[in-house]
Amino acid sequence: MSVVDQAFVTLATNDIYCQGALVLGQSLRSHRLTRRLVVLITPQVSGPLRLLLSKVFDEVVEVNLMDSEDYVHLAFLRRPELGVTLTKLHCWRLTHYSKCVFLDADTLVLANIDELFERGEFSAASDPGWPDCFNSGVFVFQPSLETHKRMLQHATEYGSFDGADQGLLNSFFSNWPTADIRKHLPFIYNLSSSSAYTYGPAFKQFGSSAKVVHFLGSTKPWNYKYNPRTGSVSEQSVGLGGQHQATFLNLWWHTYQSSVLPLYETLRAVETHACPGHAVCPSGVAVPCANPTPSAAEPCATSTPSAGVPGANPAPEADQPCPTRGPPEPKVKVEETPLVPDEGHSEGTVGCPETGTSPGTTCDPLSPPYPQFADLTETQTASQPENKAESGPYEKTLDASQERSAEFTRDPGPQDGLEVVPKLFALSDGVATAMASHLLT
Ligand SMILES: O=c1ccn([C@@H]2O[C@H](COP(=O)(O)OP(=O)(O)O[C@H]3O[C@H](CO)[C@@H](O)[C@H](O)[C@H]3O)[C@@H](O)[C@H]2O)c(=O)[nH]1
Ligand SMILES: [Mn+2]
Repeated sequence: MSVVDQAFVTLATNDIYCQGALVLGQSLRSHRLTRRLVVLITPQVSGPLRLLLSKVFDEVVEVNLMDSEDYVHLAFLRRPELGVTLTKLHCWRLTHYSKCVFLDADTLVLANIDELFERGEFSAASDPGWPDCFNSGVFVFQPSLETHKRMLQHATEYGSFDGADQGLLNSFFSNWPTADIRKHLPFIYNLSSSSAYTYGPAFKQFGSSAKVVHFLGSTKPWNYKYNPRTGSVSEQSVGLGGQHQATFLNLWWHTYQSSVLPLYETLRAVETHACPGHAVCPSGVAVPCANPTPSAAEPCATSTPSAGVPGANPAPEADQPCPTRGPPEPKVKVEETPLVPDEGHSEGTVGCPETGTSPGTTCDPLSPPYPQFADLTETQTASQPENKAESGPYEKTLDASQERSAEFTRDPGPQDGLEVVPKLFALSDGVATAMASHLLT
């Protein structure tokens, strides 16, 4: 039974967190998904990642904090790290859904969790660090523009005691600790992956019932080294987390390897088909620029794999034009209120209004080149993951004429949990390549 007015929602503001969102999406799909899948993204997310997201998520919704007049008045926007967490609040604008469950992109679903939709707003589990506060990585909410507006007002007046969304939401829903026990989700719906270490006996007793594991904290699954041959993250990198944490990390990586990497392969196949023998299809990347609709004359120097990055196909010359053929971009929505799909668009994916030529025509140096998986193919499963492509050709949901928002803004500085990201990018200029580099050979 499919419920179309309810959704699971996540957020990814950059290509790294997209890897987490893809794993989360596939983990939801593999446990009898009955609700819609929505991912909120910001303009920083690259074209290829949007395409991949559109294969897993029913809706890829672009939100842009800087586009809204409401936000420019928020005093705390001067604190860049809060931009990301404000983005999470956009989920209240998904008013075409009557109820949603938000899940952080660093969560992994281990079982069907449809019963969460029986809970009311605002339901969440205790934060393991301070149980009188809830953790904002998993919560049940009811989209409402009114609530969204009140939240922003609250933010303007009181700020956030932790400088992020969790502090803000806890002070907004301040009666959560005492008002209604039914709004306290059991810990099994937001099991901190490190709790196994901090309270071993409880984990032993209840851990097998866990339904959602949350890799909260500064080190995310994609920061670990994983060996596809042994199917485990390296013991060294797990460190104090112990065996239970390693089990969850292995599961995350297994999902990544079996259900996300093959999506890259299908993308490569599409690209090859789209430009047979085309010299400027570097390893299959045809949409590497920050601007998704570059003109043929625009240089694309930084958008192609850099020299020295190994690739199956040769990288084009630096001054070659961006390829004009290739997979179109997924349609995304950019206007601010409310986040309702346009009529007449293909199922599940909302349309993007024509906004004219974006001034952001420079190529994004962080745009991933096509991932290099030459050394991984042995370990990948041959079967394709269950994904949205099965319900129809995904080209239907894409629109080559899609333009980005005129205001092209970079993500705020790295969050604590992203400290290693610059290092990843230093290894190569592609996220997937960076991910591949975490696979031990
Ligand atoms: O650069 C970023 C950072 C975060 N996110 C999204 O925001 C979520 C929260 O960030 P995360 O790194 O997962 O934070 P946690 O380590 O889980 O830390 C805690 O504190 C955060 C800030 O209050 C809350 O958002 C989390 O739910 C809470 O678990 C992520 O999962 C993503 O969905 C991005 O898309 N890009
Ligand atoms: Mn999290």
